[in-house]
Amino acid sequence: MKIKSSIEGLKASRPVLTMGMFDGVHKGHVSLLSQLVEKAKEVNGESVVLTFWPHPRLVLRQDSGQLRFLTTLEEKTKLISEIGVDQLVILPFTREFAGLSASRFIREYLIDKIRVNHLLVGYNHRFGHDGISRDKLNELAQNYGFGLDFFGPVNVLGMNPSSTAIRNYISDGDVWEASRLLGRFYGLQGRIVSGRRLGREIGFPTANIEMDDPLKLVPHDGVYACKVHLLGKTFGGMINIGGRPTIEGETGHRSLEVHIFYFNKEVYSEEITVEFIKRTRPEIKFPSLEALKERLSLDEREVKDILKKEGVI
Ligand SMILES: Cc1cc2nc3c(=O)[nH]c(=O)nc-3n(C[C@H](O)[C@H](O)[C@H](O)COP(=O)(O)O)c2cc1C
Ligand SMILES: Nc1ncnc2c1ncn2[C@@H]1O[C@H](COP(=O)(O)OP(=O)(O)OP(=O)(O)O)[C@@H](O)[C@H]1O
Repeated sequence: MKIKSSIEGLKASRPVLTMGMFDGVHKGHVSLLSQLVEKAKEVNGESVVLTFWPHPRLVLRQDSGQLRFLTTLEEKTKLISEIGVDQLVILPFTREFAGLSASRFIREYLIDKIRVNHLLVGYNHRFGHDGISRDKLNELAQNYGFGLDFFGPVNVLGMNPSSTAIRNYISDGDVWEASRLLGRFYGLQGRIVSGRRLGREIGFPTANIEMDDPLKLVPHDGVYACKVHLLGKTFGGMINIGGRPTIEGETGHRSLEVHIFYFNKEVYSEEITVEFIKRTRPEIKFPSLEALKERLSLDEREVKDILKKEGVI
């Protein structure tokens, strides 16, 4: 897949184009993008995806910087490429760009610069500062002479995947439901940093994770069964997200700590990826380290059962 950050000099024969943020590249996005790739083959053209960076809601400050994302730009690029898209254009999203009307955007970008052959539009897609109706889009397609199809919504197990719905599930800790809409487990990347080394003393050493991208969404506090990718291998693990109230009192800053099963190595500063499978309980303030240790033994049994069912261990 070719990747560009500008449409200047974009060369694509008979471009079949779609656009959007594609945060998460969820099952709805995958269906739409697969259709795009099919359509491009049908007209003997190239599939082109137009996306934007940073996210418009960050630039337009609609949520006071609270918004977090399902995919980093790198993950999104990889997932889109795996679907077989020919070209990805990542346009810088600015306030000035946001001020363009839909019809001006179509004329100046899609017609004059890209010479779009066919446009595929998701059922709920809005673009341009004024939005645009289906009738108006049809009229523009006729006037400029490009093909136009509307797509979706798709139905996944009776639900309609959307980035917002998936973000809400993850924020609530329901990573299991999120994974059904994503089509894969939700993952986070980071680097292992040193902790207080107390975990080792209670028989559960943990890798403390410092996230690579602070804009990635962190699931709700609690304990989760997870898959761990480390040193080129895959392991099962149980991860705690939270302030560790048993040890830190009420002041602990939010941390991610994973106990990896059947693993015993010094791994400081290694890259690690965690995929969340299921939340098993909330974080608890235990009366003593001994009580925490007892609970961790129960957690281990419960989490290992889940990991066995999922074929991770
Ligand atoms: C699966 C798992 C569950 C945990 N649950 C809790 C909890 O409910 N409450 C809590 O205060 N700490 C919890 N912890 C955090 C431990 O307090 C922490 O791992 C231990 O203090 C080790 O810290 P260290 O890595 O800084 O040495 C949990 C850790 C793991 C790995
Ligand atoms: N469930 C779905 N079925 C079909 N197309 C979809 C679905 N969800 C999104 N799309 C389409 O995918 C493209 C990119 O979507 P975009 O990421 O902008 O929105 P979204 O997934 O609905 O996210 P959000 O919830 O943040 O609005 C758009 O054309 C959109 O209409």
